[in-house]
Amino acid sequence: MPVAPLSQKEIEDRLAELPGWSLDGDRITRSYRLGSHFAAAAMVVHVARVQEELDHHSDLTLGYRTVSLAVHTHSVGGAVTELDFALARRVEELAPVHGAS
Ligand SMILES: C[C@H](O)[C@H](O)[C@H]1CNC2=NC(N)=NC(=O)C2=N1
Repeated sequence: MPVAPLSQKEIEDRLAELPGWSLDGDRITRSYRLGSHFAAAAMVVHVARVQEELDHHSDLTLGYRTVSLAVHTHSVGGAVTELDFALARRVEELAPVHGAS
């Protein structure tokens, strides 16, 4: 998979397909709300498993009933790349399993 930094336009085009995700500085981010703290913790474990599978890792924050992600690509100096969007899409797929919105 390519790891070139994406242009602003490329980032905006991809964000348009990912409701809830936005660009915050040099990272793409999203926060999810869940029904309980335990449900949020379970989602964190699920995301961590996917991150290990992809070998791509967000800053992943567990709140009381929230899970927040911020991701960029260290190996290209912290720019946003296709790898960040691949992770975001995988998280979007698993979020409904946890009742996250
Ligand atoms: C050696 C390993 O492939 C790298 O350290 C991976 C691990 N996870 C990573 N995660 C993120 N977000 N960016 C990276 O550049 C990155 N690199």
